[in-house]
Amino acid sequence: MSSTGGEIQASPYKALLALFCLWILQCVVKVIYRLYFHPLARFPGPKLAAASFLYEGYYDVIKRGKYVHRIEEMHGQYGPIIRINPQELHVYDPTFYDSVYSGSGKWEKPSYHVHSIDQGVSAFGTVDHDHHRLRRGALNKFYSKQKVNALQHVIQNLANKLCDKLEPYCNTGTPIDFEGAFGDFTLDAIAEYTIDSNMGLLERDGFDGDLRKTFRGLGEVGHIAKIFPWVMTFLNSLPKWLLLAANPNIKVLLDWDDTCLRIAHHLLRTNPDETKEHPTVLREIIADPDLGASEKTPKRLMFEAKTLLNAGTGTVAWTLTTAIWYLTANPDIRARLRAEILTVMPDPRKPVKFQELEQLPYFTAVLKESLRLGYGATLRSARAAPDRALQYKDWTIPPGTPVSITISHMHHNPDVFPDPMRFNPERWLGDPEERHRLERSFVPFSRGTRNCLGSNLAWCELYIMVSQCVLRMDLEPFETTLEHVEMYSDMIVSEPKRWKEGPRFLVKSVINY
Ligand code: HEM
Repeated sequence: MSSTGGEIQASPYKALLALFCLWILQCVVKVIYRLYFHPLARFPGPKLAAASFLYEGYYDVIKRGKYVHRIEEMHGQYGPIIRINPQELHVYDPTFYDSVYSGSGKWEKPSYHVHSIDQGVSAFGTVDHDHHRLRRGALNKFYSKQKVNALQHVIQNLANKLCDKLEPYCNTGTPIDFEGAFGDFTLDAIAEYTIDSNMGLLERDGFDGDLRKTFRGLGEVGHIAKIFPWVMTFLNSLPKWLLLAANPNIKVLLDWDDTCLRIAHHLLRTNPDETKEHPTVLREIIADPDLGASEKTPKRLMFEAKTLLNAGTGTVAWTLTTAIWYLTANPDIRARLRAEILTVMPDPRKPVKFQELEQLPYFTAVLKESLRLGYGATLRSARAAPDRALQYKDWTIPPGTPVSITISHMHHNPDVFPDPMRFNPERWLGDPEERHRLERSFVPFSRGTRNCLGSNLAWCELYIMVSQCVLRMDLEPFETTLEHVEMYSDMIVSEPKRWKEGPRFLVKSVINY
């Protein structure tokens, strides 16, 4: 009797054990295939990286965003082209950048890259080349230089508002979290510009670093989801209250969902003529004859808007914070910049158009150094040519293989940028041939079909905000060092070693005109 009961009880365990053994066998077969029979098997690199995504996961999840540094070490060991995970090749060679991040031919993004950040509904998250071109086409018009020029008063008003809010802190000894302050400015700007909705962050009291935590939190989830793609689907299926209980820092993002969805529903119900005076990117999409009905659902509009808010906030805020750190740490650079800006804008209360500011060579050089060492986005983003092989030196890269070149590797390359970690605007003031040589390796906005949509807007925000800060006040770092600014980890955005405290500054004096 008891032995029969034992057999009955043992059978589910046996079934589980059999399933487990099958799973192990399947893993072993997969690893053997990846190491010896996969089209990338002949490419150099550590066997562990070729065998499993867990290798990348160890550096990015356990060691927090350090694969970017490990990849650089691996290049030192294995050469300029290496296999960095079972599916992807990485190249350390600036001369190959334009062959991968190119504007001609079809280019796709690997799904494990985009789905770690996006559900594949926005232009940014679209894997397929043709589908991306369609979605991107509807957005391009809105972020053209012409459009940014026409709407720059929006940016100017918000930059003034931020400086007006900062001035009363003069000589109070209150340290200000500038990444938080610039995050309020950039989010208000992108929201007003993109969805014509006033987030009103600059109107609330104080400045806090919520957005810093939010974006770094996104980086954490993104790294996990790259290794375990089901994590994103699982998280998206959870109710909002549970997500908030697990991570209160993402409240901002969840609020964006609600706001963007509400605006999408409203615009879909509104007569287009009513919004003519206040064009928004969602209205452009709704009115675009090339996009079918499935591209204009409230959910897709919400995702597109949310991605734009996401992409346009932390990137610019961090570049501005980087600029302010290097300017306060180098008073000579700041003094020279201030003198140059005063030649075209003697009174910051009477701002000039940013087209005049971008003609200033030293100002442009300062911003280029801020972008070179701030990156805006540090994520490694691969491209795959679905329909043709690529050739790198003697290596033929099979069609459909994701290939990446990391922006920070390009910007730190000592052959192009000697003493690369030094903030040195002078390097951009050489003869045209030298400048051209540097430009070729300067890729903060990436290049090609999937380059940054918002680069014109970003430049406009950088010129306007930095000119206002430099002309209107003297700032001093507060318990802030290079360790609060310099890239230490890749959390999709740059993360310094001491990121939790954030770079803080005191307003030492307000300059009157
Ligand atoms: C300093 C500021 C910024 C930097 C350094 C930056 C950098 C980048 C980079 C490197 C990419 C390529 C990402 C990839 O390869 O997957 C990108 C894409 C993108 N950026 Fe920016 N960005 C900045 C500001 C903005 C702003 C203000 C917007 C607002 C519209 C924006 C919107 C986007 C979008 C929508 C994409 C995806 C484009 C596509 O896949 O077609 N960015 N950005």
